[in-house]
Amino acid sequence: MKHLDDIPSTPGKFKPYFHRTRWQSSVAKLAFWSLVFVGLIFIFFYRSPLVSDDPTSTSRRSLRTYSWGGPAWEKRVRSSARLRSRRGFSVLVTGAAGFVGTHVSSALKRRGDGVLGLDNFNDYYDPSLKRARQALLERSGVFVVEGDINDAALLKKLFEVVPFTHVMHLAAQAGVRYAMENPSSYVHSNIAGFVNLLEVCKSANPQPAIVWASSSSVYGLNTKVPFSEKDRTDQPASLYAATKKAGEEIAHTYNHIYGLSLTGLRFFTVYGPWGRPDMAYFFFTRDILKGKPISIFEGVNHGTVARDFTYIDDIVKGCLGALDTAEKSTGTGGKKRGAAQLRVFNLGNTSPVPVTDLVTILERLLKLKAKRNIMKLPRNGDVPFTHANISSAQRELGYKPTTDLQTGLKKFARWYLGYYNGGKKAAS
Ligand SMILES: O=C(O)[C@H]1O[C@H](OP(=O)(O)OP(=O)(O)OC[C@H]2O[C@@H](n3ccc(=O)[nH]c3=O)[C@H](O)[C@@H]2O)[C@H](O)[C@@H](O)[C@@H]1O
Repeated sequence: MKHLDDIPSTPGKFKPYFHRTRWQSSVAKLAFWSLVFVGLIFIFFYRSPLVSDDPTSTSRRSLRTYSWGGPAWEKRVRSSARLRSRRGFSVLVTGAAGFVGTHVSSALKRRGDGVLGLDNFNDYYDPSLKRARQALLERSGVFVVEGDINDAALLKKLFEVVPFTHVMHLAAQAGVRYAMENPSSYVHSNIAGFVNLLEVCKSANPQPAIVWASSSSVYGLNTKVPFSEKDRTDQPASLYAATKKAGEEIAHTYNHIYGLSLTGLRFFTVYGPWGRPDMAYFFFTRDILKGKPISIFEGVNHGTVARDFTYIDDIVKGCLGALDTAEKSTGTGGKKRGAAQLRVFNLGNTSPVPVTDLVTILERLLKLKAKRNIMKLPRNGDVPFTHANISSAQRELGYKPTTDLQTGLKKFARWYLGYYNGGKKAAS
């Protein structure tokens, strides 16, 4: 019963002598527990939210380090942003590997503008789709820098290398419903990131003119249709909408203090080839092809839920129209020299379509019956309908949408079936 001797006779008191082997075993134990302790600390930090595998983690996104800089990198940046026509622009497109970003970047490049893309390739949805879009852009001569709009050093560097005449700011945390799952990602991209970008733009010499993506969701609980830019936008129904509305107010401030030329575009449910897999038309297509049921929302008293779905090519024309009519910013050295342009436009299709009709069109195109699961519109930020009044964009940007939902979805379905190998390789 030797081991009983090791226990202090009085709690808290230790025997004043050590047996040699006992002392050695204590050192070994100490070393062992120190190792365990250090190991736990390592595991804790390694697995902590800062570097977690949780796809919803914004901290991980913001702390991801991107490699940029160096003469070869600067050469690529300069060459991508070089204009091919004398009257062209040099445009920094943020969110270039995104849905709208890819289409706008290639349209600008096609007409001879210099385009440099920026994207953080986050994993809000399948990053391989973003990589495929990037490959498409690279083939047409657009370099997409991998980085975050919150990275001030990177943005400053880009403006040092290229005196951009315009910024097409499309990088954002999109999606109405996801805002309940990961609210901080909206603040990170749509507010902090936007402010960071504006800070760099205000100090750039020359200051660029900025066109950026707002959203139809700013109309929130507004019931007056069609939605006009003059209508109230102080009742957002989701945090996503609130961050876009905040963006519009932030734009006002930077225009007012620093003379930045700012144009906000309120996009209405943009769809089309290379679209976003988190949007209903996209995952409905995937699920219909897989034979999986889809949830179709309905309003109060079986009311129709409808959207003013707008085809990507029409949106691209609106974006180019906004860039073409954007006046120069008026500040220098971070100081305003005169009044600058501040605009906001609806870019919609002007003909809302019920979601049930969207599904019927998809059924016809895919030659498959959807397993429809009708359910009440959840209280997750969705609004029952959207409908754009576009007279202002028509007048000032020459914006005129020409694609109806049937035609646009046909183009989308053709792309989807081709891209996902006839639907065999389903979108995730
Ligand atoms: O126009 C906009 O401002 C917004 O358009 C879309 O938002 P949303 O119109 O809600 O587009 P979807 O998420 O694709 O939903 C389309 C329609 O399908 C409905 N829906 C959605 C999901 C679902 O499972 N079932 C369903 O019936 C929605 O209620 C909505 O009426 C985008 O996701 C936003 O990023 C964008 O800013």
